[in-house]
Amino acid sequence: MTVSSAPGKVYLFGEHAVVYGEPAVPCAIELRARVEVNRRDDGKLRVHAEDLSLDGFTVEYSGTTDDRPDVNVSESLLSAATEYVDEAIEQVRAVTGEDDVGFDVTIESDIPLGAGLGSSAAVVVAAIDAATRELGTTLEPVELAERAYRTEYEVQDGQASRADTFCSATGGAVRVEGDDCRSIDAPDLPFVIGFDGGAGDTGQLVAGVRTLREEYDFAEDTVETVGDLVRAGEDALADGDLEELGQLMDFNHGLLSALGVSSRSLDRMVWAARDAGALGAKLTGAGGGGCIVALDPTPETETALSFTPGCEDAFRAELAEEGVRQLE
Ligand SMILES: Nc1ncnc2c1ncn2[C@@H]1O[C@H](COP(=O)(O)OP(=O)(O)O)[C@@H](O)[C@H]1O
Ligand SMILES: C[C@@](O)(CCOP(=O)(O)O)CC(=O)O
Ligand SMILES: [Mg+2]
Repeated sequence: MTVSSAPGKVYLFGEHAVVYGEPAVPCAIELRARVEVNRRDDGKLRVHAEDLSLDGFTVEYSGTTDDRPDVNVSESLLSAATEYVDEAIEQVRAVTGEDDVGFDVTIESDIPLGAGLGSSAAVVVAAIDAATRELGTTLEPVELAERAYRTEYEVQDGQASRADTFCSATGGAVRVEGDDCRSIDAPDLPFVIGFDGGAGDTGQLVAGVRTLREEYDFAEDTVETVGDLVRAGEDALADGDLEELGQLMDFNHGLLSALGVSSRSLDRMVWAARDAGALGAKLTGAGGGGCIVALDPTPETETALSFTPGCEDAFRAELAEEGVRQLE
């Protein structure tokens, strides 16, 4: 048995634009996914995932379409639920050369699914780390992050950045621009998260921005403007200027809205945070529904969000200094 955990993340700035080569700054947070794997010699993959919105289920299959598990949910829901883990195991087979190996995989996660806190990256990073170690191979963090990126790239139909997976693998605050991924210093960032209880489909939302960008120059310009904003944000980060960081988060949310990835409940939470005196607030991750992140050193934003209609959960998130963690 081998067990690893990896953290989720919030985007201080730069989601979506990072897919087109602009810089982004995600920060790992202390919400983790824990993945346990045991090798199987029959080549099958058995996934036990208690936190999936399918109400928790166990499936057993070999990964071919004619051997899908017998559970009473639609094929599309099932594939959305299982494809990140399936592809992570494909990456493990490729990197170890053990093409026919199977696994029992058990996933437990604190990270809400599809809500912009990087649950997919955390599950994929922890799964690849645990499964490779189970086979006697230890990947360096950079190679682990690369394999996890390839997993997201495949599942999201060739539209993914290295940001979530690198951040989850290494922890801390990171800066990602294309294939240049590095850890950066960050001041103490008082993150408050609001969660509307919903989810967005990352692949679809990324595809929507791509289409908009192909159709309208303004959308291409907006993506570039996000890049300019991130560069300004790096200076504010280096100076520890929380007020400017907050203001830039507000701008970033406006630009994401222009790209069509916000939602009524995300906007409502963003405004509730601003009205409560947050230094800034924006959606985090792919959008469509899910989470916002605000900066507020006082308790006001968390309290205001907890009384905001449509906000299901409000909580503070600490920066996770440690990325992937080997538990057993
Ligand atoms: N606890 C979990 N158990 C199994 N699969 C998970 C879990 N958390 C996330 N996943 C996988 O990640 C997908 C959600 O990823 P995504 O849409 O990128 O949202 P996000 O990364 O913002 O949470 C789920 O549909 C599922 O495939
Ligand atoms: C929209 C995007 O920039 C971030 C997606 O984050 P999440 O999966 O919603 O946590 C996509 C990507 O970088 O691969
Ligand atoms: Mg994701």
